[in-house]
Amino acid sequence: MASSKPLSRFWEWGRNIVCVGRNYAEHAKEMGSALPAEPLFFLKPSSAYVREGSPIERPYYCRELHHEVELGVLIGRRARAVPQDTAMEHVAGYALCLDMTARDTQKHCKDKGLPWTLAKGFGSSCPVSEFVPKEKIPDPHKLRIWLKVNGKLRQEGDTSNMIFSIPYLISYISHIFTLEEGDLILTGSPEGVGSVEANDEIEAGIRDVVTMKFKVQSKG
Ligand SMILES: CC(=O)CC(=O)C(=O)O
Ligand SMILES: [Mg+2]
Repeated sequence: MASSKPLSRFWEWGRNIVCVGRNYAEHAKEMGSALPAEPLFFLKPSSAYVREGSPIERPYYCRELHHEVELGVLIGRRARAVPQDTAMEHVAGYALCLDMTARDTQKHCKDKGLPWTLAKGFGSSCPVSEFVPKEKIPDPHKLRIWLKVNGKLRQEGDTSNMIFSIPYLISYISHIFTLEEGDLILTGSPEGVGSVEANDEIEAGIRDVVTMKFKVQSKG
């Protein structure tokens, strides 16, 4: 197990952000997407991280900025082609994360067969909560995650509804590229995604574990 010192250093700086898409059937349905036979995933740059106290900035080209609340899994020990049954040994802990998405841009990219980088990888597209050590969460597949905008509940989901479990995701990704200490996996959004506007306040939490708040700002 990694010591907590280098881990907090990586958490502060942020490393690779690996995002899983369509991992909840109801969210795939609301997006009009088919269920994946294997995990679908994409990357955000480490500069997408934003911590509480700093705003979420809407990119200048985006007219429809969406929230997606997701459980984040922080890797504590390098994982290269690991089997499912030992995959959880590579987890240091968890965080609540937002996969902020320029939905109009994503639609354009999907229509044109272009990558999703503009839609998903802009600066401040990955707000994160405090780090939660894994000892505080005995079963990450039994968590209620929720999100409110200006006090109104928009998303509430249960991690038991993930299509691909956390060990499956770690094993699958680690057979494609090595997961390093400090990498973060966003495990996909439950249903209820929707738009936010400048000056909106997003509050989100993992029930009984952690909450976080962010303000939305317009960049352009
Ligand atoms: C449709 C999406 O944007 C995929 C995604 O990010 C998800 O969480 O699902
Ligand atoms: Mg997402």
